[in-house]
Amino acid sequence: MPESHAANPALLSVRGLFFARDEQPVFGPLAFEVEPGEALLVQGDNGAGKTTLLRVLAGLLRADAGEVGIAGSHADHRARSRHVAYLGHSPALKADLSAEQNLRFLCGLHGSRPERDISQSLARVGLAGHDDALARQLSAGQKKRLSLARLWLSPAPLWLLDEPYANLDLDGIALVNALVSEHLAEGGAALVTTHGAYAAPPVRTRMLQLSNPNAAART
Ligand SMILES: Nc1ncnc2c1ncn2[C@@H]1O[C@H](COP(=O)(O)OP(=O)(O)OP(=O)(O)O)[C@@H](O)[C@H]1O
Repeated sequence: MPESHAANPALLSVRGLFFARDEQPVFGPLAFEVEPGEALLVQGDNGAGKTTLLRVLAGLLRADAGEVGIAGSHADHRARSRHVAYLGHSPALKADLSAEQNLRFLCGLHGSRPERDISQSLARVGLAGHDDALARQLSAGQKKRLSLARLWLSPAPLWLLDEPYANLDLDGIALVNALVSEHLAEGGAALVTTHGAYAAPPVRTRMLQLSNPNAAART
């Protein structure tokens, strides 16, 4: 088990987090905590700021104000990337590398759990036998499954999942829920964005509702 799964009550703690674009507020100030074993479902309409929030928490965007603590300590950009696994809208895959090469590259970049290996991860997400398939030859759902394999290999205790159900069939939706449930049972935590109630992890879940006051004016 990764060391960060251990002691502290709140895996993620957010205080006064505020983000604006062109001086227009997108979200916040927000304050919430996510404990080990907990999933926070982030809901909101198109443009409400869900992706922006996850990108800020992943350290990919800088907030205008506020603090983010991970496992009890202030997390700067770099520290955050070690503790956090981010599954974005589009899969971060290299088109001309195989499924196996993509996972090897990502594990080299972000680390991996020593007790798990790449072929196990492909089997876990229903891609057994696809080791040598190039990423560009995979369907959208298969690409999402490959990203889920990466997640399963990740040592990060905090998962940030942006629309993890997109492009997945029913079996894939059940797979996401199973992976999240297992992760939480091991003391991890997850933030999951979704537009509605069509899918959600069947686990201890709280809700964070976002609404961007500028969204209507911009659409
Ligand atoms: N790269 C960008 N440059 C400028 N504005 C952006 C950019 N990305 C997002 N926005 C704006 O920021 C606001 C929040 O966008 P965000 O993608 O976080 O919303 P969301 O809740 O994830 O939406 P969706 O449900 O459609 O995925 C929107 O008004 C959007 O137009």
